[in-house]
Amino acid sequence: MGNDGDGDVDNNGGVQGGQLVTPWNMSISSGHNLLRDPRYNKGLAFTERERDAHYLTGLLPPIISSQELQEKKVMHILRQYEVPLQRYIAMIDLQERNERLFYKLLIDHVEELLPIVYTPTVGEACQKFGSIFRRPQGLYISLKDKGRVLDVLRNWQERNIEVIVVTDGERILGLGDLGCQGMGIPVGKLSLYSALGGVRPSACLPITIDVGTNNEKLLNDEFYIGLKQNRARGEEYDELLEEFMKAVKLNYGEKILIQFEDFANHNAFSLLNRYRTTHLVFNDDIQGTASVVLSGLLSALKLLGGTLSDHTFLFLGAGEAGTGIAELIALQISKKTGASIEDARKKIWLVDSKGLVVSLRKESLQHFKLPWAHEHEPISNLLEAVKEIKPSVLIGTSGVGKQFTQEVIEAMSSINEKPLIMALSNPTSQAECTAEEAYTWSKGRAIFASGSPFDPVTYEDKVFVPGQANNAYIFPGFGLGLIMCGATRVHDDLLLAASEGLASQITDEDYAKGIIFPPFSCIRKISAHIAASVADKAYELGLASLLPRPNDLVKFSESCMYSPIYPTYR
Ligand SMILES: NC(=O)C1=CN([C@@H]2O[C@H](COP(=O)(O)OP(=O)(O)OC[C@H]3O[C@@H](n4cnc5c(N)ncnc54)[C@H](OP(=O)(O)O)[C@@H]3O)[C@@H](O)[C@H]2O)C=CC1
Ligand SMILES: CC(=O)C(=O)O
Ligand SMILES: [Mg+2]
Repeated sequence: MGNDGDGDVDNNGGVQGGQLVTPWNMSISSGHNLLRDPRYNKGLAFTERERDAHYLTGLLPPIISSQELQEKKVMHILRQYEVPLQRYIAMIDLQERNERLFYKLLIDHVEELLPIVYTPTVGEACQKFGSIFRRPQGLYISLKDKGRVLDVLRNWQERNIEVIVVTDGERILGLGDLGCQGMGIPVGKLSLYSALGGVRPSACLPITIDVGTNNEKLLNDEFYIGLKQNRARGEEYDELLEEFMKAVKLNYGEKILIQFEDFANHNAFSLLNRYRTTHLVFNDDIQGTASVVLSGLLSALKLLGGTLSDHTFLFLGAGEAGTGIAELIALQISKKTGASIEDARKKIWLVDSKGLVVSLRKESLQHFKLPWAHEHEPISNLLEAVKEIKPSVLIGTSGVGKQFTQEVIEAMSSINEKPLIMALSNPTSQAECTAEEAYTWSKGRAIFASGSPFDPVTYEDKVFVPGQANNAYIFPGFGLGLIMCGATRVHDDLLLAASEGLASQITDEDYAKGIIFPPFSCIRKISAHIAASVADKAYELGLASLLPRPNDLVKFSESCMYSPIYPTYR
């Protein structure tokens, strides 16, 4: 068999002729086991001395390769695959074979490889996760584990976990309910924690909570890897999540960071509200996204002029991302101008699937939309809303592609000299418009950013470089900041600090190119600054437990970062 994940019979047949077999292994990594251990394996880079000392002689061909040469070779192979999913599979294989080489590659080629291990390709990987499943890369906790979640956590091979990314798979990017196959998201996010934020890979734990799926296609897919039942709701769901949250704290202590990811909004807001005062938790879709978008807006002000409170914001999509961003903008306006949060919210409008969120709809609105239900006549579509509200900033968080039509972008351009357009929905297929559409329809006047990456666009001989407004800029540095100062709780001011930390990393050269997010190629430096900014605020608020406070927090954050350079073995 080609891998360990393709059946429930092991390579030796598991039960051989009715005889029970004990799986056993050696505990010290040397020889064949060392080559099979992704954390310690260096492949052809083991030196003569290491080969002698660790019983590797003869197990490898005679050549000794540097890590740089290995990197060059893997990039050469990856670039030969034309299909992005093949590259994704090759990267996962590398991660499982040689972890340090995987991270070295990801760090050194971040702009090329991010679209493979993250959005958009990770979306396709989740859709096909059952078929491409090779080895488990995270922990699966299902309804069947109710009553023994702590035991399941204890099955994980690592003890010193610092960060968990957990999903229940119900809102995977803009692709909807992918059930247990959503595991690709925590795995991808945690790869970025290590590559972009420098958190040790062994301190990262991806978890998927499987409460079933309502995705009929998956339920009828013979290769689906999750529970084949409809989603548990209400008490049954809440009890499993409660047991999980308690077990995590029992097993890993008070300061374990839990990042909620890609839950549907009917659970996301309530989970965050329930656990924000008892655990170190944050919801990346609500809070991480808000922080990255606020940072982009602060940077855009340098190009647009004025202050945040001079602008009018219109969102397409009033869910986790939309209301999360809206609330952080209002908070920042309120802090900077001294206006009440209610007044600050008045410059922000949201459209959902039923039209503009207005007070006449109050009776039927979900609780997280209520603060945005301003006095206004109902408006049923986006184009009318743009014409009526006259926003200077248009932000797409609907999860539905192609909603920023030519008419919408033209309307934005007739109202604004430089319309700011953010098409945040992922993956690329769900983007509200493409970079090319934004620049062409605005006749080269839009400032544009999107959730998934787009290539630069040439319009009338000028090259436009779109920004990537993705929470990947924030959560790795944000998490590092929390971990390195021993933060006990997440406070909204820490999100504001992260926004400012990110905005501070844009250079005049970037602004000259119209860029509102710094290049991902500098992300380790950016993350160190975000981490320092977050930790600084945590110390100020009395939320940091690592004492005394390091003097130079940027240097301290850099010193905490994992390096993928091969160590020398004794
Ligand atoms: N760039 C980034 O970093 C991030 C991007 N995202 C992306 O944002 C998207 C939304 O995520 P999230 O907010 O969590 O999802 P939610 O499900 O919480 O919210 C989606 C919102 O969009 C509205 N909507 C759906 N269809 C339409 C439509 N045709 N017209 C107008 N509104 C519509 C929904 O309306 P209703 O309430 O009426 O159902 C809802 O308010 C996803 O694609 C996700 O990938 C999310 C987080 C980070
Ligand atoms: C980026 C992200 O978190 C999302 O699209 O859900
Ligand atoms: Mg997400």
